[in-house]
Amino acid sequence: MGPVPEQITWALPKGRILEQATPLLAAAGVEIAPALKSVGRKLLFDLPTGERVLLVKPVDVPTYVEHGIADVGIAGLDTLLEQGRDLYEPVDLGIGRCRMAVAQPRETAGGLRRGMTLRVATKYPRCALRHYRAKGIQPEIIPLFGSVELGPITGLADQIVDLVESGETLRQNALVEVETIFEVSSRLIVNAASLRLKQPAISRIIHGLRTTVEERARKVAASQ
Ligand SMILES: Nc1ncnc2c1ncn2[C@@H]1O[C@H](COP(=O)(O)OP(=O)(O)OP(=O)(O)O)[C@@H](O)[C@H]1O
Ligand SMILES: O=P(O)(O)OC[C@H]1O[C@H](OP(=O)(O)OP(=O)(O)O)[C@H](O)[C@@H]1O
Repeated sequence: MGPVPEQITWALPKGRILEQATPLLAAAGVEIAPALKSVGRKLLFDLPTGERVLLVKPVDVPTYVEHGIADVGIAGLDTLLEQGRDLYEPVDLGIGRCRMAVAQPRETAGGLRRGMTLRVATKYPRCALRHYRAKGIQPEIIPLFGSVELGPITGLADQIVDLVESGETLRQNALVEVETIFEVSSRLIVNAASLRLKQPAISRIIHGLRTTVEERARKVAASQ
């Protein structure tokens, strides 16, 4: 009998991260572009090289990996810090770069309502609470699922805690960034049991992606 096959299942985030991850994965030997082209609305498919791919909402990637449905996945540090799951994060992929920041309306940048509870709209209640509590502030968190920038414009909230990349969304909605909380990039995440049980295959993935990311960083440094 030959060796037991080690099929690797990936949980990949649909959307902007997948676009940036596709060339990175290809350079590390996981070619998903042809399969993606013909996938249509299918959410699960096998690659010719044997790996299985699950396409999920970015926020759901850690769930699939923590439960061992997927062995490996790609998730933003924002999502990982918000969810606080039991996962390995062996490679910073350097994609999906943005920052978690506090912002508020331009006209209140000088000061907020004194003596009132600070109202904070966010998709990241845990990250936001940690940030304010560390400063001794106990805010009212108003959870939203998107278009968070509308919060202060409409009077729903005084501040927001959200991702900022170019700053364009803030600018177009008359908000200013008042504090950066942490820098965000996407990480390779690995299920704890898979790391032991499928060690050779997972090591190859980690090594392949590390090498690719390091090469990219060297090229960027050389071109500057
Ligand atoms: N403007 C941005 N620039 C760079 N990276 C971003 C930006 N916004 C989000 N990200 C990163 O991409 C990940 C996924 O964000 P995205 O907005 O695509 O997800 P989403 O809003 O949950 O998607 P959808 O609701 O459309 O399924 C985030 O967790 C974050 O790490
Ligand atoms: O600084 P910028 O380059 O403008 O990028 C920041 C915006 O990108 C993300 O929103 P997304 O496009 O994912 O929409 P969402 O609000 O529905 O999550 C984020 O929530 C900000 O709104």
